[in-house]
Parts: sequence; C-alpha cells; structure tokens
Amino acid sequence: MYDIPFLDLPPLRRAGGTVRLPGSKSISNRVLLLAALSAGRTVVRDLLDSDDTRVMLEALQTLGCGLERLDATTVAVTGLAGRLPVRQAALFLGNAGTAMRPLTAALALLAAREGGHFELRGVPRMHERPIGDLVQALRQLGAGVDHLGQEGYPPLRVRGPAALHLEAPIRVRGDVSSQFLTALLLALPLVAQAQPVTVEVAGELISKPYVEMTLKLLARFGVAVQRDGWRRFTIPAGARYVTPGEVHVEGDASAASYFIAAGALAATAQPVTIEGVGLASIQGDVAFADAARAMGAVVEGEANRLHVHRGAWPLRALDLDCNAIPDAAMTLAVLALYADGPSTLRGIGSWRVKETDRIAAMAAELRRLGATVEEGPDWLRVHPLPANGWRAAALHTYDDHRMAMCGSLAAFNPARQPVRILDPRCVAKTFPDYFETLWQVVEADPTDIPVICIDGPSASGKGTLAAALARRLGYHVLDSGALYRLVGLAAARAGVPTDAAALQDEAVQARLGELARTLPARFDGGRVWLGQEDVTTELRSEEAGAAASRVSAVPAVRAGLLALQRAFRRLPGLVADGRDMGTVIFPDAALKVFLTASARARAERRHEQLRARNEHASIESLLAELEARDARDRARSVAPLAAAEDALLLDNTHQTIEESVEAVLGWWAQRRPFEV
Ligand SMILES: Nc1ncnc2c1ncn2[C@@H]1O[C@H](COP(=O)(O)OP(=O)(O)O)[C@@H](O)[C@H]1O
Ligand SMILES: Nc1ccn([C@@H]2O[C@H](COP(=O)(O)OP(=O)(O)O)[C@@H](O)[C@H]2O)c(=O)n1
Repeated sequence: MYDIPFLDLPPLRRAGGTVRLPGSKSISNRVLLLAALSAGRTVVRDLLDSDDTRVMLEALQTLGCGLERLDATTVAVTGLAGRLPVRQAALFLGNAGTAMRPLTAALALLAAREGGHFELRGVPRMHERPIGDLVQALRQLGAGVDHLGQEGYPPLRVRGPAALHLEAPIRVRGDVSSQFLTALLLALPLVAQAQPVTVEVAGELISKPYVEMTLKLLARFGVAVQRDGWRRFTIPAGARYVTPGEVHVEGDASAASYFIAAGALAATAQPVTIEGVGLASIQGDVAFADAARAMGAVVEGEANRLHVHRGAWPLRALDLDCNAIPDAAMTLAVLALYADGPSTLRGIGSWRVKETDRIAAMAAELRRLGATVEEGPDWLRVHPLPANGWRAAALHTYDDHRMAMCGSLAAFNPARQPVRILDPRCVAKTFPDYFETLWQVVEADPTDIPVICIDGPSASGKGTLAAALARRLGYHVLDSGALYRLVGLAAARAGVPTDAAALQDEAVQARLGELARTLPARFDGGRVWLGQEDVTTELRSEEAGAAASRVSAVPAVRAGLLALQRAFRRLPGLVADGRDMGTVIFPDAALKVFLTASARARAERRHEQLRARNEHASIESLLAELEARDARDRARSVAPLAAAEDALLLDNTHQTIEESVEAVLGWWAQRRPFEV
C-alpha cells in the first residue's frame, strides 16, 4: 500500500498478464454479518482485507462474536446465534456503508428483542451519507433508533427493549440506496419467527443486482426470501440463519472493472486475465464486461475468470443507463476519454451520496485532465480527449478509493503524460494493493519510468537520502554499492583473490566479471541475500566496503553489473544511489544529485555508524580510509566518481537528513510537469 501524499504514474503503454483480485467488499461484509448472526462456526475464505472489512470485523468482535484469523484472507466466525452477549457498545464504522446500514438494522432488531444500547458512528463523510429512510423503516417496526447528530444521517443510537410490529408490511424507499433494503433483508430473519415479515419498496429500486446478491447470500445461510418482482420481499415464518460451514468470497467485480478497462485500452499483444471473477459471479458489476464490450473491448469468460484484450480502437462512444452497475460505471467515465465521440452515463444519481459526490468529483477530475464534461443531477457526459489535449494532472481523490483507481487509467493517454494520484492510500477502503497489482499487468517504456540518481563519495549520506526519497515517492531503490560489495563477497566465497596484484591478472578479472554477471543478489524487506545466505550485516563491514572499492575498478565487473542495475528501473520509479548512476547507468535520469560533505563530516558519520553497531575505529583512521577510497574511486579509468554534467550539487555537511530530503524533493517538484 502506498501511504504517501501522492503517487506518480508514468505513461503506460501496454497491458497483459494475470491478476488475482481481492475478495469482493460487498460479499465480504454481508457474509461476515450473516456468519455473525448464525449459530456455530463459519470459515470465510478469500475475505477482503481492507478498511471496510476491518471496521466490520472490529464491530463484530466488540459485539461478542468469536473471530479467529486462520491466515491473511481466512477468518473463522463463531456466530451470536441471534443473541446479544454484549448489551452496550460504541461502534466506529469508518466510511463503510456496507457495515453502517446492515449493523444498524440488525442491532435495532436485536436490541428491541433483548434490550441494549448501541452507538454507531463513522468518519465525517459517513455522517453526510443518508440513512434516514432505513431509520424510518425501523421505527415503523417499533425499534428505537435516534439520530445523535443531523436528522437523517449517522451517528445513530439504537436502543431496546421495544415491542415490534411485524404484521403490516414494512415500507422502505429503494431509490436512494439499495443498501436500506439490503440491511432490512439481512436483519429481519432475526425476528421472523412467529410470522412472515414483508418489506415493500417505495419508488423505483436502484442497484437491483446488489439486492439480488443479498438474496443469494441469505439463501446460502438458509433463509429463502420470497420475491414478488422488485416491490415485495417476504421472509418466511420460522426463518433461521444456518451457517453453510464454509464460504468462499468471490473476487471483487467492481475492482475487476479497472483491469477490464486496462485490457480494453492496451492489451494488444496478450490478454489481461482476471482470476476470481467470471461468468458465474453473483455480483452485478460483472455486467461491466458487457459495457466494455459495447465500447469495443473483447471480453471472454469462464466461470471464475475473464480474459480481455483490445478490440475496437479508438473505443466506441457509449450511451448507457448505469443504474445496475453504479460502482463500475465510474470506470466507463474514464474509458470515455478514449472513445470516438461523447459518451453519456445515465441513471447514476446514487453517485451523489457515495464516498463523495462522485458526479461532481468525476467531472472535476476529468476536466483537470483536459476533458470537456457535462453533468446533470443523475447523468454525466464525457467528451473524448484528442491526443494533444491531455494535460499532466494531479488528480484529487476525495478519500474515495474508486476515484483513485479510475484515475490510474488516465495513464494510458496517447500524449504520454504522467498522472499524479493524490492521497493514493484511499484505495485501502477496498483494495489496499491496487497499484502494486496494477504494476503486475501493465508496462511502461523504460525511458518513461523516472529515475532519481544520487551519486557521491562514501558516507555522504547517499543511501540514507535515497531510501528516504524512495519511501516518500513510493519508488524502488537501487543501492548499487551493495552490488559491488556483493561481488567482493562472492569473490571471497569462490576463493577469487581481490588484492591489488591479483586484480592485474586478466583471468582474475574475467572470473570477477562472470561473478558480477551472474550475481545471485536479492533484496527483500531490508535484508540482502547472496544466493541462500543472508549477508546483510557482513555487507556493511568496512572490509566489504574496501573489497567493493577494489573490485569496482575492474571494467568486467562494471560491465557485468550493468544489466542488473538497469533492471531496477521498474514501475512506478527508482531512486538509485552510487558513484556512476547519473553518468553511466541512467544517463537519461530525470534528476541527478551529486551529494557531498566535508571529509571530516563523513568520517564522523561513519564513526557514529560504527559506534552504533558496537564496532570501533578512530576518526583519524576512518578519515584516512575515506580519503584513500575517494581517491581510488575518482582516479579509476572506468566510471570514475564524478558529478554528471547535469547534476545538481548538494553539500549536506551542515544539513540534517530532513533538510537534504526536502531540498531534493523541491528540485523534483520543479521537474515534474503537473498542474496542481
Ligand atoms: N544531512 C545528512 N544526509 C544524509 N545522511 C546524513 C546526514 N547527516 C548525517 N547523516 C548520516 O550519515 C551516515 C552515512 O550515510 P549513508 O547513507 O550510509 O552514506 P553513503 O550511502 O553515502 O555511504 C548515516 O548514518 C546518516 O544518518
Ligand atoms: N555505483 C557504484 C557504487 C559503488 N561503487 C564502489 O563500491 C564501493 C562501496 O559502495 P557503497 O556505496 O556501499 O559504499 P559507501 O559509500 O557506503 O562507503 C564504493 O567505494 C565504490 O568504489 C562503485 O564503484 N560504483
């Protein structure tokens, strides 16, 4: 997950390969609640691990449910069997509508029957998302529900006991959010013991496939709701949740839309294959595949898998009522930028009450990219962008995961403009590793992947600065010095001498070159591996540094490491530290910094580093060794230590690390094309 202020996506050229999607949010939270209301133990597999499921799990735990995490995506839930072991609790539900609405209904009915007192709150945006129609329906039933803030919105208090009136049909509006009906359907089996309970929908029901999903999941838990069109739903008398024992959560079909879109835009050589969602899906958003087809994509499917590649190009403009696919329809708005005429999305009034006002947000951000967009109360018209119309934009995401994921699709623009996604962490709501997953199936031209080079003498702070920059920008790091150190170590392991005399020998040089070319180096979670051996500590020794400096003067070693170093240039970007990053390895880097500090300051830093590791050396001897190493690095014939002509000089003798980082980020900001 990228927990950084912004993430820059280089222009993307191609898509292809296989992705496995995380579990569906809608199914995950429904199944968790059903398992919690059932008796016995339900093992939920492929559960989504995200903000929205986390708040649901925390709430269920607070309410006394037994939760056992079996692995990262498997949780065993021991249900409450329709009882309330905890009678009083304050629940925080973040911005998860799929937790707030059904929990409100379930707790209102349980508290009515058993007594209890519960408060349900969320983030400020949750307190702007309507729930009044559900509250009304619950009050009709006789349940005690109070608004703690603004009328019609969370936070809420539910309290009991209360006498419930279950005889007359309960009326609920269906035209604002289908989640009100879903919440009632999930909760009413709790009280439909003595008589059937009927719900009647007022107004045209929106997002019907989500209600259908609710009914299918209820059936999995033993409750067969009778449906009369989309107007009347009856829960039979004697309804009882029965755990199926084990449930597999399907991959998220709304999340699939981004990968279907990537395939439609750029899968020209091989298809994008999406695992975990297919034709047998119970999620309405699989119908996004039909919309993508209508725009020209070639989508083929199996029960649990989809294959997508580019068909018509440019895409065909679309005029579609998106009522049935409200979430995935956002993806169509971005695809429309690549179409052959204006596209109109209708029936999307519900966008206005989602994580943000998505009609306003989408219009604003597409305009930032350069597009002409018209909007109405429940529709959006997007005009395509000509190749020369795209602007490099910093896209706002409104704490809305879908705005961020949609925004990433602008990176396929033919103008080769990069795209900045502000607050990329918001994808954590449903897909924490969205961007990491995207990198698996997209490619950029290597020259479009930005590199920042930090070159300079020993102990100037290159590694420290490079790591800090990479963390801040979400980029990869190349510690090229570690590669030379590894070659030194590999030579020692193989019995190849690296003293000055031996290095004159051409056979030794050739063997060192071969060791470099086939170096089994691996960097993983802050550890460095040479083959199967963790050499992290050994690598940082002064001895390893000196050996590195000696072998690094061998041309065959430098040539041997070239391809390995360039392979670090991967999406979304790279910060490379060393001696020749800007001069030899990445001469086209977007920013080159030559980092220096006085020799004494560097010797003092090294001294401090050694002291922290409980190793001791005098500052004077370190100073002498540093100066010798600098001289050797500067004097060697291949790739000598020198600032690239276009490097910016940074002397950090009197700077803190933070000051150095800020200085370089400032330079970086100036070189980026974004209009903020
Ligand atoms: N302004 C600064 N910038 C970077 N590092 C600094 C700075 N001031 C002190 N240091 C310290 O210098 C030490 C050497 O840094 P390191 O990154 O290992 O250098 P290099 O990779 O250039 O050999 C680190 O312990 C770091 O904390
Ligand atoms: N790109 C690079 C990186 C390191 N090196 C060599 O490898 C040695 C060790 O690099 P390092 O960056 O780990 O060492 P320090 O700067 O931390 O002392 C340096 O002294 C250089 O001689 C190089 O020649 N080219």
